[in-house]
Amino acid sequence: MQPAVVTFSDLTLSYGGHPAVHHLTGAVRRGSLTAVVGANGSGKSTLMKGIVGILPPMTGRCTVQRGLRMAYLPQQSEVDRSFPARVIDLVSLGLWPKRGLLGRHRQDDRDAVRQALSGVGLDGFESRPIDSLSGGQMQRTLFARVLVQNADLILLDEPFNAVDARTVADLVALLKRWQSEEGRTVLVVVHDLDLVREHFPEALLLARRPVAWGDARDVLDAGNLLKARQFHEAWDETAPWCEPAHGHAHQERAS
Ligand SMILES: Nc1ncnc2c1ncn2[C@@H]1O[C@H](COP(=O)(O)OP(=O)(O)OP(=O)(O)O)[C@@H](O)[C@H]1O
Repeated sequence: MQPAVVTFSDLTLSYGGHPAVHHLTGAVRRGSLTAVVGANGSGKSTLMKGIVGILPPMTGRCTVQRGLRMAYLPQQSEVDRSFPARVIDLVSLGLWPKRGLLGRHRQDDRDAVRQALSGVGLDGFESRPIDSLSGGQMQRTLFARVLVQNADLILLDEPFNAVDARTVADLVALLKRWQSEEGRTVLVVVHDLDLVREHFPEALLLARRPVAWGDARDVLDAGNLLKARQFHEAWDETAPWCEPAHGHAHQERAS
């Protein structure tokens, strides 16, 4: 079994004392490709923020392997596209951990950016202002930035929203290559369950609490989806804390 790159130990993440993900236990193994699924408000983005460290645990722990290079792509709605930048500037930001914010880019950096743009089908887009891109082109640009980051762990939050089928197919192929050929660990928030069944080996189904985690097709069976809906509908948005008797849904990953 591959070693864990991220380990959750009874992790609860909250906003102002209201838990959004609770009692998550399990591990993300090196080289895995996992879809994080669940209804709106089920805690998917919150979990991503917990792994990145933007949101500290309320209780429990989220442990990321020391020295791991991480790339995080938030939902597109959180990316400011009005910022006056060109495609090349946005992609070059991915070099920041390597060169520093004001470091000079070398020829091999410029080659890496050009190659990344080519890899996402955006040859020749270097000088385009980002506010002139379509939604799909913007998402390809953000994937190019992830490419130059050369990360060990890649976290993508709803990368397929509002992009057409061709772009989805290209981006799915890219992330499968990251995982299967390059051995990276990839965690993706996805809404399209058919896409998950077809392309993702593993899935984590959330309804604030973990409902199931393991082989994607097993996780997305009718019983688990029903359970997720029931948990979700029973959720009290204003509850300050969970009842330990009901909320202690520890979930070990099936491997
Ligand atoms: N910054 C915040 N402050 C307070 N509550 C928040 C904040 N961000 C999210 N929440 C709440 O936490 C819960 C989980 O939100 P989260 O964004 O993680 O869900 P999600 O599964 O990613 O949903 P979606 O599919 O709609 O993106 C929701 O009830 C949401 O309203």
